[in-house]
Amino acid sequence: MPSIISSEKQLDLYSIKELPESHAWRSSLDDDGSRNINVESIPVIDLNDDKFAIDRIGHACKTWGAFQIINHNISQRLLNDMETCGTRLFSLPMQQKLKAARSSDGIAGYGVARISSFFSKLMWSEGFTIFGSPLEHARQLWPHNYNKFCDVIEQYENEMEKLAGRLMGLMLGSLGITKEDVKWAVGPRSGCSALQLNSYPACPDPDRAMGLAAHTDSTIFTILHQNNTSGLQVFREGNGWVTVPPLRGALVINVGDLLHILSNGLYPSVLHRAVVNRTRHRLSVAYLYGPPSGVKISPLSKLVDQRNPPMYRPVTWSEYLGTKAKHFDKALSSVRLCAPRIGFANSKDQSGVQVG
Ligand SMILES: C=C1C[C@]23C[C@@]1(O)CC[C@H]2[C@@]12CCC[C@@](C)(C(=O)O1)[C@H]2[C@@H]3C(=O)O
Ligand SMILES: O=C(O)CCC(=O)C(=O)O
Ligand SMILES: [Fe+2]
Repeated sequence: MPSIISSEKQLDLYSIKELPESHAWRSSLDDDGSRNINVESIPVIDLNDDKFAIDRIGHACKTWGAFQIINHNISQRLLNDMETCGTRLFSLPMQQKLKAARSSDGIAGYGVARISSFFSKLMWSEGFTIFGSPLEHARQLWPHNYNKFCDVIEQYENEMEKLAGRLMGLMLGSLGITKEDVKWAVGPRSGCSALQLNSYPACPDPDRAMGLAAHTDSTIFTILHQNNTSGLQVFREGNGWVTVPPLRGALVINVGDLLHILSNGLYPSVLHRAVVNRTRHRLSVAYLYGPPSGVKISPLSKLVDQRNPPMYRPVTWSEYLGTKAKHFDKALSSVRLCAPRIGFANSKDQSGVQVG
């Protein structure tokens, strides 16, 4: 299988003692304001009480585009098992990981972030994407011992699928929409999904490096588990980059571009990034929740009228992923039909994306 990773691009970040120029994003004198730790952070929402949660979720989606959830029914044991799988995978020797490298035309496998091609500097991270069965890649990674990995992935995906269905219901509820208004969102296997494992090794010069550059997710929403090391930051107009503190057992929900489209811009997708750390290895696992293949996503008809015309044209998830791969931060505006509403700023189009 051809690899898109040249040995020059995929350095073994664990063994590097000094930040190479290829990974230096800014001079150590630059300050982007992200060390301002006194600002409020994204809301933490308790899912124990649906009625209470709906309003809070609606408010969080409008104002932050992100929130953390607690009491979500995903066991701490499964979160730990998933973390162990990630650690096992990324601790393999580079030559072994490259056996499961993402192919040039593929989605799944080991590699640098897909958005790397839009930047002149390389990111201080490595990733592994699971789309469909992980069996083939797991066999390449652990020829004699791949079952445990596949079992945990299967359990994690099943639990995440249930949680995503529930969250989708709550998010639609907060927009005044019932699941029955969105036929594909009802019932088991109501969406399609991918799993992204991200690894951020400890970095000798974290202030000049970038773990994962600023982006929005091409999903309806993303459910993110981070280990106990901070690094995720969301961008908020007026506050700048705000760190999302890891809370044991909590999961982070990020609004993606497809919910932005479905909600006709009422729930804007959140610009986020990951920064790195001098002493600690960071791991995150993103459940990327999207619609079933073939389903066209467009602004929900109940949210559209003469005063609020549809702002986006219909797209399937795979069409949108193709658009994102080509236009990156301009993807959302490339499917836009009309100018944003007055007072509605799409910060993603100016993006704040930092090119090295
Ligand atoms: C379904 C997908 C979303 C994603 C591209 C992908 O095909 C699989 C990896 C996803 C990911 C994870 C890290 C950040 C991101 C921008 C990237 O480079 O790969 C996202 C992509 C996305 O949301 O557009
Ligand atoms: O590692 C993180 O916290 C962010 C990961 C992320 O944004 C992604 O996988 O899309
Ligand atoms: Fe993301």
